[in-house]
Amino acid sequence: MLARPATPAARIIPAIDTHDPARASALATALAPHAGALKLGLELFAAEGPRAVRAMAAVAPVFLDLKLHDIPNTVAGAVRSLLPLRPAMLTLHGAGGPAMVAAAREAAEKAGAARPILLAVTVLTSLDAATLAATGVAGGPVQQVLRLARLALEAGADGLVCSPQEVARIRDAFGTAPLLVVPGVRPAGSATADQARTATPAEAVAAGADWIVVGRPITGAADPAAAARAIAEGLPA
Ligand SMILES: O=C(O)c1cc(=O)[nH]c(=O)n1[C@@H]1O[C@H](COP(=O)(O)O)[C@@H](O)[C@H]1O
Repeated sequence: MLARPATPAARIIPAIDTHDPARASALATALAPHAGALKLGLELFAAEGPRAVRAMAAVAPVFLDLKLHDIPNTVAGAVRSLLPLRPAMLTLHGAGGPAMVAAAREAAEKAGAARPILLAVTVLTSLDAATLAATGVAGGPVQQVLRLARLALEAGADGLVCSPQEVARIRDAFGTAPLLVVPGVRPAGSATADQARTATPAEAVAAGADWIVVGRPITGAADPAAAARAIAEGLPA
């Protein structure tokens, strides 16, 4: 399994969100030296499928973010189908419930020591308290994140995806063991765009994030590698 990051740069996971394999390849090559892993998500996977994962895995560990969310049998089958691509990290929605997480873990075990880190997505960082309440979840994002975190960790998830605003509460409740991968990260002055629960890279790491996921503030910069380096320089050692 991918080790916890040992340097500030290794904490950074750029999100390579594009449908264009040539652009993905250029970004991957430019950013791999300044990152701990590269995130390949639904946009590129929908356009290019497994070959995009193989291409990215040739330059860096791949965080394959497909946010699996289905009945346990289907999710277990999807995990089995993804294992030959050797992702370093894989996401599933914690809201799928503990049986789904347990089925994913059992399927992932087939890869032995090379199995991906399984991350349960808690409450999407694009949801604010009012929108979450409108979906029928009472009590606010922190309570829901903690509720889903407990279920997922007890069912076999290695870690969680959450916003920077819940990281400290998760560390208080569950200690240092869960791997925490944190999107919704915005360097000071960056546009929040569709992200609702945000903080700066340094705030996320100071609160206890292991990795931070940063997409547009890096990929939208004139010099993405320089943007990634600047973020690393601002992180606590
Ligand atoms: O699982 C994720 O990585 C994820 C979970 C979440 O709650 N919020 C979230 O933004 N992400 C991903 O993190 C990346 C954030 O991208 P930027 O908003 O451009 O920094 C995107 O690729 C999202 O798919």
